[in-house]
Amino acid sequence: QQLLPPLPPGPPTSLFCGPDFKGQAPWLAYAAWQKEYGDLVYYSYVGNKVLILNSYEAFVELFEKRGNIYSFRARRTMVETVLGFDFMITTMQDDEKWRYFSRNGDKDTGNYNTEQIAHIHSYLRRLLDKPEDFRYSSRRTAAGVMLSLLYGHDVAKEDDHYLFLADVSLKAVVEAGPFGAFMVDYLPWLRFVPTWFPWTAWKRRAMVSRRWIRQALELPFETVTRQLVIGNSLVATELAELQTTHENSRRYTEEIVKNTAATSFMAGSDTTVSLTLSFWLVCTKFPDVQRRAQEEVDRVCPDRLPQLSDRPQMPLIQSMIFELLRWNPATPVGVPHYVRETNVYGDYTIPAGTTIIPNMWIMLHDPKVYPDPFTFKIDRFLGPDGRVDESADKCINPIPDAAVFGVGRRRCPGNYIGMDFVFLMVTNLLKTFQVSKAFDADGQEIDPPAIYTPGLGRYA
Ligand code: HEM
Repeated sequence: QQLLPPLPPGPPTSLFCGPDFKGQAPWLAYAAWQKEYGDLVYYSYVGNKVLILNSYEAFVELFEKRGNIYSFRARRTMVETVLGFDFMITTMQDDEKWRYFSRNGDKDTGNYNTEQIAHIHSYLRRLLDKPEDFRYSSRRTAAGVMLSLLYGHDVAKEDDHYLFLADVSLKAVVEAGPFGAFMVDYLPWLRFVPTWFPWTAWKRRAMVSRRWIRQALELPFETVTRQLVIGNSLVATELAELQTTHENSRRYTEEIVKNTAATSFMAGSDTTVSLTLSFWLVCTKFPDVQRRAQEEVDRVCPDRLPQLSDRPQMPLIQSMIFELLRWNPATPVGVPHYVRETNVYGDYTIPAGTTIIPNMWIMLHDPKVYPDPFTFKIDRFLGPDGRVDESADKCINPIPDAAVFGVGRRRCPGNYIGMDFVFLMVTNLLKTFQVSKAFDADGQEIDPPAIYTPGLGRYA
């Protein structure tokens, strides 16, 4: 023990005071701490050990190469116990159950592009009728694809209950997502404080969300099991298939399908909405980016709407999508991991039981890797031959993949579905709409600021 190197440095904390974020979003506070303490920033607060990874090398080394001890999940009391998201694959430990779930969740989802295209086409029609509703329509489309793919549910034109459930659940998870957003993450016993107690508005609100979150898990699933028409939804097909392979454990198989579907729904809708809204912002702020992207789409699809098979002919669009992922990432901090064994990295000891938070934002804005990191460069990822340069050993402007979707065992299993959706969304929008700046009362163009909501999933 005595021979172990020291803990990494980090901001001071006391019994009554956690680390000082100075009112900033967590990823910006972590970036500021990097200047003061270095790539690995460690603090301990009321018995919780937390390590921030501000370096890509450390992130890959720990999450990928040492994945056997770093692929667990930190206990997040607010999200899991208070709000009741303990059914999500994202919150499971790296154990036999998780492996079973992720194996099934990672299956080929069949022809999901047909669903995506159908929903995107109705999105274009809705935009034509009500362009001012573009935010709501974007959310509706992303959630609608998942609802229809997973449960065979067609979203109603107005006031769809499932959509409402999705919205409430996602709002709750986004707000509570960053570790430590609520004090109960640090002091788990606070979850037992009764709701009549002073200063428990957070818990009263959480109890209301919890009821809706339960419904979001149960209701669409019950509807499918009642109707059970095989073939019209992934859930129905999976249930039928699993029942033949695991005849004796109906409850277990149902739980697997139900939880996998709800996780995919929640993890899959929000991230893609964030990227779609970033795209709207980019088109409005940078007309030249929109023009160049439109030129490519028009060249490949002069008289029809774009399809997925057009992707290889659209390198500039591919590069633009990578830049969207990098410029204002949907998940600026990753889902926290947890290390079960004490180990040494570089000059420091990382103790067992530490929650590890990767700061994806800083990895994607490192000026040594992405020169001029705050500028949106549509062709950042193109090589001299005009194609996307995907070489793995590229040091300048490498494809932002690991720092967006994660590495190792807990890497995002939905990245292909997500990337397909975003490609279809942006190319279809570029083909049919022209986004321009609004005018103020004096007839001057308004340049929209790049302001994003705080929280885990961010929106422009
Ligand atoms: C394109 C947008 C997306 C982004 C940027 C994104 C990003 C991420 C990130 C950063 C993680 C955490 C990785 C880690 O813990 O190391 C994750 C996990 C996950 N994502 Fe995604 N994701 C996206 C789309 C999707 C979609 C469309 C689905 C489902 C269809 C999905 C399902 C999941 C699941 C189930 C996990 C948890 C994996 C586990 O804990 O084992 N994601 N995602």
